[in-house]
Amino acid sequence: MPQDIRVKICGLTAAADVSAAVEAGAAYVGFVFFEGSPRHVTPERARALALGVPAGVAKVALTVDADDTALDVLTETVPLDMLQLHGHETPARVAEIKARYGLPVMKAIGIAEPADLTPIDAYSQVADQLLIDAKPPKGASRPGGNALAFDWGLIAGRDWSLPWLLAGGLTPGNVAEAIARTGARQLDVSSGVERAPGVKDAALIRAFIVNARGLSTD
Ligand SMILES: O=C(O)c1ccccc1N[C@@H]1O[C@H](COP(=O)(O)O)[C@@H](O)[C@H]1O
Repeated sequence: MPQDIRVKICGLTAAADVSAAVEAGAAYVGFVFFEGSPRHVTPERARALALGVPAGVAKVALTVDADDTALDVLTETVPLDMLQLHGHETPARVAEIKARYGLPVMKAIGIAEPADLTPIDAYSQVADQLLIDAKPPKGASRPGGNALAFDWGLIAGRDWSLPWLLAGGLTPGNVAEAIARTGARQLDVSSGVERAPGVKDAALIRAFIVNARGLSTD
């Protein structure tokens, strides 16, 4: 089983959880700047957390339809390696953000049916990475982090021209199957490594990464 699998642990709010993610081997750690999320952190809080992340682990800021004023504050306050755009940002807006901040950009795309795959081509022209996530259910209070998986069969055998992460409802219990069914080499998880909304669990973080990589705990 693949040990080169890269995992992003998203929605970190506490230093102990950042340490747990780093020690378990996360390649990315994510901070959520969306006020409707139980994982929301302020730029100042994220800065304190980010300063504890060693080189080699990418610090990702998750934003939702953020304007330049908010992104200016964020990028000036927090030492970041990547921006994750998880709203309705158009391809033009993705290109604008990438040019303005000089940071790699990951664009989240919500999937529920085959037609939802169509925008991927346009975003592939401007983003550095794609995040293939479940589309939020109608009436959801946030566009992600809903512990909802989509039909992995919709992307089985797909190969895009840029690196991508699989997200949505992943857990230590289903991550190996998700990899086998989709061919994903990168995974993003938030709810599935929590004991309550917004409260990460170090044992679940470790189990997720061990299971994703097919490592033995013996
Ligand atoms: O985590 C959140 O609260 C969140 C809020 C707004 C947009 C995205 C959010 N989370 C991202 O959604 C996916 C899937 O999360 P889950 O594993 O199903 O909980 C992931 O990229 C999270 O980072």
